[in-house]
Amino acid sequence: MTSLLSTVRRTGVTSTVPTAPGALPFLGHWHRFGRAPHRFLSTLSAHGPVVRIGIPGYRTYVVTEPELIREAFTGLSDQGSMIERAELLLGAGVTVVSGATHRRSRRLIAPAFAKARIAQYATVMTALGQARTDQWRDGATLAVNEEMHDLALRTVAGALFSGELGEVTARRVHRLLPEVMTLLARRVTRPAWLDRLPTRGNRRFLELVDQLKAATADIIAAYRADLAADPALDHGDLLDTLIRARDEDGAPLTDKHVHDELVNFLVGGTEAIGMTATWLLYELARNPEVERALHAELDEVLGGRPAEFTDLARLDLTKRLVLETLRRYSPWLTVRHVPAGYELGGHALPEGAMLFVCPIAVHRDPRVHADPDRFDPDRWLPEAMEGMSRGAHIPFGMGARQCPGNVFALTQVALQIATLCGRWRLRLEPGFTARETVIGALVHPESLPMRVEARTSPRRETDSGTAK
Ligand code: HEM
Repeated sequence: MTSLLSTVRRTGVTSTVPTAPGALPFLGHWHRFGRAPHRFLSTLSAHGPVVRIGIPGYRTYVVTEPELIREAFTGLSDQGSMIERAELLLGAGVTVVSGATHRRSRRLIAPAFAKARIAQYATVMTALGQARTDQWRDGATLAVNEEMHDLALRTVAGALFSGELGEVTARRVHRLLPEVMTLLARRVTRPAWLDRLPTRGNRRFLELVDQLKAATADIIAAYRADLAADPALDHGDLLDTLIRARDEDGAPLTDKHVHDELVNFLVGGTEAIGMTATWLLYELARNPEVERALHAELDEVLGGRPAEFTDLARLDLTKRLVLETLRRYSPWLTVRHVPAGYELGGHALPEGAMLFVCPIAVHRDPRVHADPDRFDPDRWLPEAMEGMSRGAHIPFGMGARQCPGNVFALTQVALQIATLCGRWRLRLEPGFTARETVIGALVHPESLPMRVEARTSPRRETDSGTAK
């Protein structure tokens, strides 16, 4: 049995990092971490602000206390070996690179997420949210997790590439991405030597990566040709911004770099947006008072029409609902690499170790958020947030690696939820409770069947005499 306390030396003093109980010889905590990592990581704050856990092949510490989380996120920026193992798919994209190369990549992609650009992507978000509301039928039962995943993928792909060729590319990517992401999640959390075996899963992964490259190659070539023919032509999408990006010396991104960043956005964005919308609809159905308040806001602001970018300023409750959903159902893991001589909370941590922060564990910790199981958007009213540590709400991480797609994601979920809920109400079967399961970096419901019911908004009734 691993000893309960692992001792580390601090300059001059000796301080101890507690080790989580229940480690097994050789396996460490893998038997608990591998099965339900967010549940295991949620138990750790009881053992201290920094806790050591045993994962074969890695030296791992978990930070559980918001102020130390803030300190770790703002002081450290590299992610280390776990993410480097995703390089086959993510290439030299912003998620994988480190140090000065990472800072350069962040500068190059920043214009793609500027406010004016988000306002342009919002037209795609609104249009696809509206198209989805048109497809739904009163009384139908939907697999809401699949619906929201599909909508998210189409929307992120639609914001990346526009036009006819964009649609073809989005369809190709749409076919490939779910499988490639499932295989990726499996690869990075198992021992590295398994990646090199000629198994069916490994071969399939490489095939899918090649197909993704082929899908983006055609569209990148077409955009370059457009830009050469007419430098003023603006497709108004993310790909256009990447093609135009220039570094300090005026050099553009290579085709490979553009491809890598596109894949990073698709992988980083799609699943998380889809899951946020999924869980939001689930929580609305379980909290009728919150749902009523949302309907009142939507009827007042939208009166039955789809939500547009300029409506966001008045969709205050909708935005708070997104924040509250991101508290309850955020990603379960962010990672930082420990450099030489690093100290945190009075502990000297060994160089090369991995520092885990589990956002969902922090968000569900009663020491951090009172009554954490209550779904309460009022937590995000300005007066309720006074004095809250910045490390207490970290669905997008923080510091140099903070998610660059955060405003994009908040905009998309708010606009599409407002559009869907303006017109439809989703009902759970009586007594149904979603069972959480971890896939990749997120917590998914094992299944989420919900029944669609048409709503009647007061203004629609007045305008047309009948409800749609
Ligand atoms: C609800 C939706 C989303 C959530 C919860 C989310 C969450 C996160 C988190 C936790 C990180 C790691 C941050 C850290 O380590 O400090 C991250 C990084 C990243 N996200 Fe997101 N994300 C979302 C949407 C998006 C979207 C829409 C895009 C792009 C279109 C995107 C692109 C990325 C990229 C490229 C990174 C890597 C950044 C870096 O390493 O510098 N994400 N995201």
